[in-house]
Amino acid sequence: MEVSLRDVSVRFGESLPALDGVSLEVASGERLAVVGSSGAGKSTLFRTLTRGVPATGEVVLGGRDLYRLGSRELRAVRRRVGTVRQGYDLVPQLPAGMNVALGELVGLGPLASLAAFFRGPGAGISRRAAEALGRVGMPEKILARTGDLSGGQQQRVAVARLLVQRPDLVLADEPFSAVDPVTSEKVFETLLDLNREGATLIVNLHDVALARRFPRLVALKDGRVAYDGPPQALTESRLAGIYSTDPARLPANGDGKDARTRSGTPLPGGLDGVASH
Ligand SMILES: Nc1ncnc2c1ncn2[C@@H]1O[C@H](COP(=O)(O)OP(=O)(O)OP(=O)(O)O)[C@@H](O)[C@H]1O
Repeated sequence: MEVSLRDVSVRFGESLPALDGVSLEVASGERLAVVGSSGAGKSTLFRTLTRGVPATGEVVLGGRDLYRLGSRELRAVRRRVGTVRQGYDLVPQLPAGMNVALGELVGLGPLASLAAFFRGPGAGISRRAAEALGRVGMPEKILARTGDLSGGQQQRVAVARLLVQRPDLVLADEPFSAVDPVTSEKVFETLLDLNREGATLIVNLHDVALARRFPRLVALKDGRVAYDGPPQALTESRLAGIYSTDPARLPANGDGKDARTRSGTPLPGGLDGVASH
């Protein structure tokens, strides 16, 4: 699914804009990493891609302008978008396998969901859900209550759900932040598989070394696109400029560290040898 942002701005109250005239063209099947210091606007950018936050400008997914769609059309587009965000999107009370099975229902309205749930995954934890959990390395957790799983395990449940949902656009916000190196490789391979099968993949990363393994890097600084291109052309001095953010913009709940001082998950081996688009 192609993604096109045209002059997109987001402002929370009277503060400086979280996004300030962002324009971006992403081809169908492309994969890219978004980097930038804390408060640069990465999560806000992701939220515009599901219309999760009020914005001005145009956010066009698969030819549809998200912010001008009625609720039914919006749901249809959202069904084609899969997200991995820590602490969001999963129902903690349900068994992990059921959350994965619910991937088939993403974006359906409440009544359609209910009907489909009893026709499909609700009749039992589907075989596809079991397979998907196997692929992310936790088949034994199928009946575990999702809320009792660790943060990293929940991220893997969200990734397994993508395998069932088969979205055309995958938005992964820090998908490796809470997983060990071996798991991180599995998660990464799974995201790459979805990309190889045709899904556009946009990953938000604090780990610049990992982001450099993507064929395209987009760096945000103070809500604007400060770099958009191949990793080779992003020199250390440009990178240093990108990470020198005005402290006034740091999120109130942020830890004040920039990406270079965070301890990132070691690089999964999965990216090596993957051909660029
Ligand atoms: N719901 C909100 N209400 C008010 N301000 C917000 C809200 N969400 C984000 N912001 C502000 O918008 C700016 C961009 O935040 P955003 O979360 O997009 O940054 P980020 O690059 O994802 O940061 P991090 O890497 O720390 O997650 C920050 O100044 C932040 O404080």
